[in-house]
Amino acid sequence: MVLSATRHYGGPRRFSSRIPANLRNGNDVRAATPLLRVLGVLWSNGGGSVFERRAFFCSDSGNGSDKDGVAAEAAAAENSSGSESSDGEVEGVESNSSSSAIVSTNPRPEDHRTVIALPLTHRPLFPGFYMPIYVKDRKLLVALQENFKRSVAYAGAFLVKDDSATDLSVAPGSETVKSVYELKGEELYKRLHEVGTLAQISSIQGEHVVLIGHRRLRITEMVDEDPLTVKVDHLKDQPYDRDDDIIKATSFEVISTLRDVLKTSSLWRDHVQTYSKHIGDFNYSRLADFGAAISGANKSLCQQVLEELDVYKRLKLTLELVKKEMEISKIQESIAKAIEEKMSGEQRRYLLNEQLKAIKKELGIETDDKTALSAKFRERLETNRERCPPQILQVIEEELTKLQLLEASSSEFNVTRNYLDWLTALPWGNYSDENFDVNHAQRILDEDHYGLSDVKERILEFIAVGKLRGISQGKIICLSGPPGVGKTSIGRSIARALNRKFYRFSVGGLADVAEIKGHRRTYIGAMPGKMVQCLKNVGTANPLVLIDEIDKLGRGHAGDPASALLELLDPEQNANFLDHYLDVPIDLSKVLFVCTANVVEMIPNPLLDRMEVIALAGYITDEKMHIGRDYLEKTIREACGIKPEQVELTDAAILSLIENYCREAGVRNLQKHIEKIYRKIALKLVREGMSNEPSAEVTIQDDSSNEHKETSLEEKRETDDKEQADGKPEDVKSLQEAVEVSNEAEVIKETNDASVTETNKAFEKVIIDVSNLSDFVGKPVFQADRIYDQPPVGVVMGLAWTAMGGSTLYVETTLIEQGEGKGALQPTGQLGDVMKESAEIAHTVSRAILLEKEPDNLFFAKSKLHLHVPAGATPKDGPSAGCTMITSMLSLAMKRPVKKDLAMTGEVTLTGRILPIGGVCFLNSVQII
Ligand SMILES: Nc1ncnc2c1ncn2[C@@H]1O[C@H](COP(=O)(O)OP(=O)(O)OP(=O)(O)O)[C@@H](O)[C@H]1O
Repeated sequence: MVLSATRHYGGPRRFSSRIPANLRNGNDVRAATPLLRVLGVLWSNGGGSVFERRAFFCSDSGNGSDKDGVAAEAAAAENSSGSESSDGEVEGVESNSSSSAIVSTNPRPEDHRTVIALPLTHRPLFPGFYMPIYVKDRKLLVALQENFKRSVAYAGAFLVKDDSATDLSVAPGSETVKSVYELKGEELYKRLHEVGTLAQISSIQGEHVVLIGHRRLRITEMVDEDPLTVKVDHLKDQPYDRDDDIIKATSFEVISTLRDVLKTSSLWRDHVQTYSKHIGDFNYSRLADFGAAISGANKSLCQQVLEELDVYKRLKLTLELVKKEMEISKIQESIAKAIEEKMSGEQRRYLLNEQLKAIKKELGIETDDKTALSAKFRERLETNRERCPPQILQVIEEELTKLQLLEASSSEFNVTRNYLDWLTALPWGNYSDENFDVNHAQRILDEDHYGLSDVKERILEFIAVGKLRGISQGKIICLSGPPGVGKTSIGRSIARALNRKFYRFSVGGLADVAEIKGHRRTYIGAMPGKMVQCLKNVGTANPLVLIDEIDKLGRGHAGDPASALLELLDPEQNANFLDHYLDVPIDLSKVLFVCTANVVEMIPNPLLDRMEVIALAGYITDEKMHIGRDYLEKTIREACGIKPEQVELTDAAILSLIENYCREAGVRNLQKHIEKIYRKIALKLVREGMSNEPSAEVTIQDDSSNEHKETSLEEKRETDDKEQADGKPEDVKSLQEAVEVSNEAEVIKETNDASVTETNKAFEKVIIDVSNLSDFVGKPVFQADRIYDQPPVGVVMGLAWTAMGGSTLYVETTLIEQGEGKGALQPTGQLGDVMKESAEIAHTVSRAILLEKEPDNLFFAKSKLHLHVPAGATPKDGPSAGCTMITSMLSLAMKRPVKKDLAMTGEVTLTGRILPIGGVCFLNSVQII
């Protein structure tokens, strides 16, 4: 015997999906009860290989006109009337006003004492349900067909018990485990549950047989083995009281649970809704069967319900099953909800990601969107595509293609992206329009700097050549001089005059060639050199580049920075300057290079060779006065936000600053001191809260300068009187203020308290004079160099060069002792070797000169001399003190003092010739005596 039944755990399916066509329209078989005729439960096929079974409730079409197939036969066989019997079997005949064909069967027990036993493997058949089965066993099928042909055919449907020796899932023929489908006769008989269902054979199509459950049966004995035929008892439900409250309550609970399931599971909705409508038409026994049949409980639990003849107990069992179903459907709901939430979370994330991408694309920072990146680079390129050299365009195109092929997360991608970023950001062929107007340039240079005529002249020459040629050529100008003489600032002015962009970088201490020529792209964090950075920064290909402190270039641990600079600066080479990072030639020939250095001698020779050195020697006091007054003070005052009428820095104060505070070649220190003064004034004005309107002219005093204050007040009175006498309109307010000021000043005079004066609100215009200069900048740093008003014999003033510019110093010679053969010299004053030699030479030359001038004077031959250069703590060296020493010795020997306003410098040869000294003055012979 080969029977199979499978069930889909997912519960009941809609009626129409897989049941035979003749059942699908709902007219084929009419349910026997008012309730069940409108419900259907389908147990779908889980893929059974041999036998397939479905169970469902009978359904009423409403008009009953279809009488074809099994339905017609069933209709013909049914009893035409009936009512719900207390045993709950399917026997009622529904009389419906709108329905004339009503299906009903009510097999009499005595007609069906012996039935063919149909083994069901997956679920028992409940009274009132359809169940399609699939019969593979030929003999059984033939027997059923014969019965079916003769009259309304019935059989007994019994569930097969589980047994470890057999496996329902194993197909016939399996050798290891015996399949239930191979069971026959006695063997099968033993495996059947005793209680089953009397099943009407509704239709047979091929191997498909549809059963309708009618009433419970119990097997009593086996009659035939093949096909298995058994004797049965027809079972009835135990009698019960329909009005029993507990039964009622239990059944209501079953119904309400079914309704809850309905709320959570849409699959149940149709069935339970229909069921609820007909709730009054059925008995409790049927409700229990219905609940069990549609639940997803396993077959043994369903079999328990089937075997239970006590209706109350059966209802309780069913309640358990539907409650469980309820729990399952709740779990199902929560699972569905969780998945839905997850889905919606993912959807949200996806949406946000897309938005983020769009925003990044808009801002041009999209990293993985290669197309956006390429578009950005192309857009940059588009602006000066015509001016860009073809070989650069080609490299850019190649790199763009490469970028498309690379994985966005790869390191190579980032290298290429950065490279393209630099390549496309450079101002290829983009030159600023140069201004060749010489007058304009002259005006700007004069505006920014006082003096420096050499430098200005050279710049104007450069512009003139550019004007005649039509293009300016890159040149290297080197401005050399002490600190603070305006080398850097003049570079800035030149750029302004020429209308070129200005870029400054200092090479002081630079030891890495990569700073100039860039790193190779393969290194992590590789960067192009300073020159490429400069071009990107300024955005034009012809800027003015100021290379500061070129004399302080480092030695270099990897490569020689001087040689790298050479390639950068040399006009012969820099038309094709190759940066390691960029790896494409850049034309720097249009760049104007200006270098600055403090000491020209320290500039590497090959570099110096290519430069045009312009020396800025430093400023004399007069120049410094001009610079201080007209340039520095003005800019500093503006920078401090102070108005000219609020402050007066007298010439004497500036002079004092230059002479006693800032002895230097340049003006940087002077600038710092003026800044210091103005900062103090600013603070004072803010403290007094009168930074805007001037009211009276008063100087700031300390104890020692009361006298000056008196004078100022006197002057104030005088001026006011004078103004009145001149017939000027009388300014009452200022007069009043003047009176107030004078009163207050007198009080101050009495108390002699400077602090009171400072906090006085009426004080506005601040005058800085020599007398109060120390209040702002402290005590003077330098004292007067003049030790002698009139130098005695043997003392001469010399000129010295220092890193800060120049200074004066005395050379003194005295006689130690006299006598025959003494002619010796003892030099002191921290003199270096060169200076000691100079002293020796000076001694010899002096002797020779004296011999020539006064042959009788044997001073040098008989005297032991001591030569000293004061400020002995300061080391001194250099040959240029030679002439000063000679003069000093001759003055002593000839007993003639030197002019007091004379100072000198210059190297002397052994024969008495004075060598020229760099750029100061020439003394052609010793004419000083
Ligand atoms: N002739 C001048 N006229 C007006 N201002 C000047 C003049 N010379 C120098 N200055 C001012 O002096 C200040 C210092 O100048 P700058 O920094 O250019 O000196 P530098 O020679 O480059 O010094 P360093 O060698 O230390 O770099 C600047 O504010 C500059 O404006």
